[in-house]
Amino acid sequence: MADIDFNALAPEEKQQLLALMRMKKKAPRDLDVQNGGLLDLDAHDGDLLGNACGPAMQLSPMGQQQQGRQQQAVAAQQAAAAAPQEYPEDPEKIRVVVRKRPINKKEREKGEDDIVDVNMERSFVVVNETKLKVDLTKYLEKHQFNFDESLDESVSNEDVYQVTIGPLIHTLFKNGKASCFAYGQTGSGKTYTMQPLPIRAAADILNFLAKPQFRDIFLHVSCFEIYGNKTFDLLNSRKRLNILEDGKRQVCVVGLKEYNVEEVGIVKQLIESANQQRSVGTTAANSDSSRSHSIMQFALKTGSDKLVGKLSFIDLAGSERGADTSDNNRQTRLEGAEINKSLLALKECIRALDSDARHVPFRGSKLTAVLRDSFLGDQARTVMIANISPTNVSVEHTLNTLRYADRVKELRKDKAERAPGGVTPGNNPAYHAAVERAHQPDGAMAGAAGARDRSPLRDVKMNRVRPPTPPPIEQPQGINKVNAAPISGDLEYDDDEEMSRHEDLMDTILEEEEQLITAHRMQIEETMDVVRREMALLTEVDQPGSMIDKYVEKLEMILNQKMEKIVDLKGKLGRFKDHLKEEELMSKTLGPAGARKW
Ligand SMILES: Nc1ncnc2c1ncn2[C@@H]1O[C@H](COP(=O)(O)OP(=O)(O)OP(=O)(O)O)[C@@H](O)[C@H]1O
Repeated sequence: MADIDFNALAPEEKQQLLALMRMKKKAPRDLDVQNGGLLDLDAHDGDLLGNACGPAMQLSPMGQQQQGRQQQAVAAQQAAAAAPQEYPEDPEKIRVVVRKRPINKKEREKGEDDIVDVNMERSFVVVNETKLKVDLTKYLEKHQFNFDESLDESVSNEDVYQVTIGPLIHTLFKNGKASCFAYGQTGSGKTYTMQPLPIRAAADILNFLAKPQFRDIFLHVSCFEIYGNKTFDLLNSRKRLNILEDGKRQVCVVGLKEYNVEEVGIVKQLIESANQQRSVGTTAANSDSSRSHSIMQFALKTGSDKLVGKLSFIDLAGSERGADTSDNNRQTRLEGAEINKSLLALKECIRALDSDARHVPFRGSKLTAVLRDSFLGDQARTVMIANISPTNVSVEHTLNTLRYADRVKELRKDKAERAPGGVTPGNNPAYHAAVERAHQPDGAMAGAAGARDRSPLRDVKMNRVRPPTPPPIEQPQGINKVNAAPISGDLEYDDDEEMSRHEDLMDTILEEEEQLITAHRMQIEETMDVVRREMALLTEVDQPGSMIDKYVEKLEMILNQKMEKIVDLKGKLGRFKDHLKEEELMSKTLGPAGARKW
């Protein structure tokens, strides 16, 4: 059988091929939508493909498959139908999946070690952290975390789709709102994981839309970015967008451009052009790291523009970026504060999905405000993909990510917790005993439950100030922590109050910045109106027989009005400047030691 050039295939054909390979349970691990590659198919493969696809997809050598769109759609439908997709009817409200990326060549060359073990079958992750005792001898501390799915480095993007978005597609057709977040430190694989998902989801959605009962439903795609506290349209030349709340407290992203999409290939193109527009900031730590949240939204709408369902893909800013609040550059500090705030608010909003929380902090950040409707209602579903790097160098961030993800699901009411050691829940006393044991070793869980909530960053940083703890006796090789949430209640802060004042000040500054810019914009609009009135006044006064008293009276009114506006804007500017100065001083007194505890 021939070699097939995967890259030369149309997107639908790629999906079709992957679906068929999966059906054969022979999915090539290293082949996915993003990477492409050459696929070697044997005669038996050809038979299978031929049987499943019918005449619409005949395998031909490299890139000669140019069927009509209709034929491709038919073939894609058949292929998707043939693929094993036994999704639950009512998928869980919150699903937390962890994905470890493979160690790369550079890391190997630098002698870094892979310290993360993933047990996919029993869905837990163990991080092997090397620590130092007081006498400077090394010991190993193992941290175990259980999730809904734990995926190791061999897992393909298609597999990720099957355990994350795949099960949610049909809920979209029942007024469902689903959102999928990629969380993790810079370079942990968020974008690698997130980008193929919309392409794959579009293939499934378009298959649904091809059915007669969904003929009146259309797929609309939009993409925007939240950078600092500003929002930009990534599919409309980075146009600045305003986020407004209407009378019904519905948050709208005003002016966001939407594309009506009928082909999977178009989604791919949209992703590519959004990528080009996406802002990347530079920090001392990483020169090309993303410091913005990017959100791609699929809206299913009827011909009369009624929303049927919504699916959002959110590639979050690097989670460690919140630590930029200790950076030397003020702008970087402010952006860091906004990232921190949004990640905290996000965690709370997701947790509220499954609890009876009365107050959901949507307004806590721009990110959660724009996603508000995706968190509301019985049909709201959320998937959090926690991406982790494998090496010892990233251990703090990896633990940080796993703790964050752990807390996202911690409060779930229906938590069908998998017991450590693979014991299943239910009436099994061994399960309860195991959970009990898991929560006991060092009081970590108890401490976390009552702890004041903090930024994920701070959890990691806080661990740094802990004095080295000797290893537990008789536990050098065993797992000594299970879902070990950070110890919070037992840490001593000498300047905790100051940290919290700094946090509040950052919040105030972010709000004031927004108010100042809005007020400035409004003032310009009003000034233009005033200029028009002044021009009219001048024209009037130039007329023969004009009344100079009237002119003087009107001019005085206009000038007073102008002055009032300027004084008001200057007041806002003054307060903002004062707060910036105050923050600058505070950040210096906190210094690196203070910042470490953030
Ligand atoms: N599962 C994986 N398999 C193979 N390569 C991967 C995997 N995950 C990530 N990578 C590679 O690791 C690198 C970093 O991944 P990626 O850019 O997705 O990280 P990120 O978390 O999005 O970082 P940033 O926050 O800077 O955007 C990339 O070169 C990517 O191709």
